[in-house]
Amino acid sequence: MSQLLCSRLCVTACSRPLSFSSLCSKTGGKWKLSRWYTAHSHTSTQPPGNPFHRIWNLTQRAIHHSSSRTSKSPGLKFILGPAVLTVSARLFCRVACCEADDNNNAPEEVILKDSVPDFKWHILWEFVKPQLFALIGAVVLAFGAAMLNIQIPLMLGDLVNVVARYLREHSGTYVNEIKGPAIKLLGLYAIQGLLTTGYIILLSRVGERVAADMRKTLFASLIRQDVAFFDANKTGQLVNRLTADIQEFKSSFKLVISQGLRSITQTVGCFVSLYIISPKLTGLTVVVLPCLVGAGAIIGSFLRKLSRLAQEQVAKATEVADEALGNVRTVKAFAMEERELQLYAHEVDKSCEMNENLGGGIAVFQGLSNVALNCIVLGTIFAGGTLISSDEMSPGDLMSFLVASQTVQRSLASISILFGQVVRGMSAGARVFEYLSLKPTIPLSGGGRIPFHSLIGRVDFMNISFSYPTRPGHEVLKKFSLTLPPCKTVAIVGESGGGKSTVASLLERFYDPTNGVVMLDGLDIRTLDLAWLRGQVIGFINQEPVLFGSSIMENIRFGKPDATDAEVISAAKQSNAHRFIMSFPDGYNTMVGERGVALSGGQKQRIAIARALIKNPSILVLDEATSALDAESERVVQEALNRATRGRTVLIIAHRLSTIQGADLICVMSNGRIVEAGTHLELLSKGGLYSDLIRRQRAEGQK
Ligand SMILES: Nc1ncnc2c1ncn2[C@@H]1O[C@H](COP(=O)(O)OP(=O)(O)OP(=O)(O)O)[C@@H](O)[C@H]1O
Repeated sequence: MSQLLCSRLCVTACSRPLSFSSLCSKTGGKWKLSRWYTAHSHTSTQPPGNPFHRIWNLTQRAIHHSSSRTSKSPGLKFILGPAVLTVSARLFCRVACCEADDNNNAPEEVILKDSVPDFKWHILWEFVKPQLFALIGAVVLAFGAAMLNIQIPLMLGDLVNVVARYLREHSGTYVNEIKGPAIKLLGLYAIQGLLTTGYIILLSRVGERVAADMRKTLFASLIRQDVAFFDANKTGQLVNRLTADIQEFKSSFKLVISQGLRSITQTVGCFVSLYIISPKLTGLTVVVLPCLVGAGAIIGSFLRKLSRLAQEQVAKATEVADEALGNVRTVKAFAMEERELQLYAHEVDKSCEMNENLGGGIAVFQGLSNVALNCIVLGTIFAGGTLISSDEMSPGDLMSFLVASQTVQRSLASISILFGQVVRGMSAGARVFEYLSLKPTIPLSGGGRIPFHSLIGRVDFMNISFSYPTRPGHEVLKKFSLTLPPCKTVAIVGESGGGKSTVASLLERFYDPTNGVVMLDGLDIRTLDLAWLRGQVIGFINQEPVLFGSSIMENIRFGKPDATDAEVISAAKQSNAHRFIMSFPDGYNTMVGERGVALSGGQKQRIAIARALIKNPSILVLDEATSALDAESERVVQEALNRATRGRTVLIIAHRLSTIQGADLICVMSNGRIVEAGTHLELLSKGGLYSDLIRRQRAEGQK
């Protein structure tokens, strides 16, 4: 809407001077603006509507009035009219920018609600350092452009004075008189254009490179954090750091350097110019301008709050849609499409209402700004006219004053907007830096050793106590001890939530025990190289294997990035996957879809087994690897698993007791402890918890 207004205004600004010329005739000497205004300000002939039009017409008629009385200066019509229009058009644009700013920045303000860590300058310096030359170049060019901007109003004034003098004295030809200052001004515009282009190019290069480096470093830092970190932080929030926060920081960074520097230089410079042109008028401006800018900032911050709430509501609606679309199979399985639709519609309606309120607020703000800002132009012309009439000022000076005061006004307004942007940018940067300086409690590499001897594959859990970092008060394992003898299969069974998967997580070193130690071949696994341990020693297959959205070949190769095609095919054969893979038209190049949706559960599981086997691990952990499969898939997968477990130390966590009856040792876990252990037959003969579990499962199977 406001952009539309701006464009309309610009069109008007271009077309007005033509009609303006017909109203003016020659003028010379002094302007009688103030007297004229006093006489005409109450006339009913002013057109209704936009205050800009009123100022426009008053200005036109003032000049007409003045010119008709002194009848000497048609040149002024070319200068003052467009100048007033340009100034007003800029004001409209600025309001429009405020609106855009409110809307664009609000989503990131949602993030602002989180606790904001300290901004670490030394981290910023690390990113800026490689771009220092380009940055200094951008600053110098931006400063140069700002300095020229201070010069331009003065030169415009000179131009007006030259024209006025020519009209008064008629000495020489008009073109000769005006040529010099006009060419100077043109040159200044050209240089300013070049400087602006230069600093924007350099700045955008610096901004993009800093942002790209930050993204890469942040992603590297996140991906290296341990599992506990991901338990405590939502993925969406982390992705937000990579996207929205860095984007926000980049925009602020660029804005502060370009606009901040420019606005401060221009404000100071133009104020000096204003004072030199007319101390009296400057005094008036000093009183009025800050009041208006302050009021604008207060209303602006209220609107930003409204905008933030509206954006929060939009985010809520998006969350609903995201969840529904992300879990579309579950939604369809429960025929919940209508309910999801209603939920989404409800949230969207709320956001629509809030955005309408925001639109109303912006409209009122724009209306008030227009009136206030145009009043300043009018006031300046009014007061300036008085000074001209008393010979204290020339028309050119008034022109210079008008343009310079608008530059100050624009600069002050952008400083106030900039302040909010700086706060948002620094908060966003601080949140990004917070994650950059995080050190994982279990570092993936560095310091850990890799044993020289070939592994025997014995694992000892010794007196382990453990609580998850996100639930420190809840002890999941209590003085838990267990030995996995080399090349033997040990199964853990027991009640749900008893801590079975936690044992596997400790072996993978996703977490470190609170007390006790996990040993591999007699070595504390905390002293071993983690990348080696996970990458080469332990193979892990769980209930819901997650595949990446690439080809089958790439998914199997994920287990060993340097594996040859022959190794991939061999691993697929061992895991009973080769035959079904070859039945696809694209064979190993078949794409598996997002998270492997284009494959059946059994197929995914066999790819996951191949992925684990390709690294030829000494220890294999199967966490309920077949519990999600139907009987036929389970048979094929089980066959693959039986082959895979040969000659390896195996830890099986199982729900279906039928799959672990051949294990060398079966441990029954309850409440974080092993309460029974033995072979299948030994445990059956004991008639304890295990035989209870077997009985219950058989009974369920017969139902
Ligand atoms: N990441 C986690 N953060 C906090 N608590 C957790 C986490 N994972 C599991 N727990 C808790 O630890 C306890 C043991 O969970 P675990 O998954 O080891 O049990 P389980 O015996 O494997 O259960 P199931 O047979 O149902 O898979 C449970 O109370 C569970 O709520």
